[in-house]
Amino acid sequence: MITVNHLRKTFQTPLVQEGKFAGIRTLLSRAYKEKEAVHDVSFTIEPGEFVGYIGPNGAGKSTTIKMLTGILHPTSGEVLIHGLSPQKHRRRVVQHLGVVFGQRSQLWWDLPVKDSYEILAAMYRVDEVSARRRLGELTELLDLGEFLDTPVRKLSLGQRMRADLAAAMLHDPDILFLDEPTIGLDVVAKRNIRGFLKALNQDFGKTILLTTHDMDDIEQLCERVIVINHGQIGYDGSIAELRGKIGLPTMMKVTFRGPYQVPASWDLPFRVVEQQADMLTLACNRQELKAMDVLRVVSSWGDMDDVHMEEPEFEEVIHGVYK
Ligand SMILES: Nc1ncnc2c1ncn2[C@@H]1O[C@H](COP(=O)(O)OP(=O)(O)OP(=O)(O)O)[C@@H](O)[C@H]1O
Repeated sequence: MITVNHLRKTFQTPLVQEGKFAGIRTLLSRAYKEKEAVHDVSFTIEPGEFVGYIGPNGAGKSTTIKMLTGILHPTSGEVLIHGLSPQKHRRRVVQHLGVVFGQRSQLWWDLPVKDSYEILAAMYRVDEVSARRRLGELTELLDLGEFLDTPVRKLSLGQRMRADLAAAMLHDPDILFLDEPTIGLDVVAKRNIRGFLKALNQDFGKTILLTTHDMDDIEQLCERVIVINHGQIGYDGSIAELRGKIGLPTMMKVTFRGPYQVPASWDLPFRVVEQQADMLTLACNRQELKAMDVLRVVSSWGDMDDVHMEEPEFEEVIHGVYK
């Protein structure tokens, strides 16, 4: 279980001096300005959950993940991974954690991929037999076979990301923190990575916290999403609820077999957006109203032929929270 209690992180950066010799005076000056990157963040993640941690640029996502993994120390508040602080019990906690920073590889650039795995296995104290078995499984799952002997710097981005995921899983952690694991990948590579992550969560019960700007990643993989903005949590709950909360309407396009008549008023809270010869476009909030109830009303306006529903794009929903 992951518990985050009133977590804060404030960075101090030197105040940039202006005028003559500004660079040197900035270096010598003791004036600092503070930036509160994470401001009172709390949440709990249960074993086996797949949670999206999203927010606009500079929201505080990476800073949170760095505190979750023990790389950064919180200014105040605490993180507990299975009841242990990653800062105080780093050695024990890292055995539970697999971490991927999509922008930066944890593999050794000039070494063949499999040499990096040997080093990592030793660092995590995975015995030789388990490491070999594990690498065999991961090679199959992530299709690593063709580039195990290739130096990391020669891998394509898609191969590098697969290699990094395998590196994070080598010691068989039960929790994965993924920061932009699909960044820059093409459609096929993204699909492969998503498939792998889904399997890790559903078949192997791994707990996953995923940070990404790709809303398709979130929609396809996560049940729950935590939205952070300006260092504070703006939403924590299911994607379905989020759609309802933001109140973006579902559009319903109803086609009629012949002429139809829209009355001056009706009892339910839905709107007529557009009227065409044989088609009517309606907008309703599905949290408030069932489609069946809307259609029951509309069926008295003419002879209905077909109905087409368009849910609001998840991207639009998220922009509603970022605002
Ligand atoms: N080491 C640092 N020193 C000073 N400020 C920092 C440091 N690291 C992050 N920040 C600032 O803290 C804020 C949050 O940064 P963070 O990297 O956590 O955002 P993010 O949500 O991961 O953004 P992105 O989506 O762009 O990666 C930003 O304003 C950033 O400039």
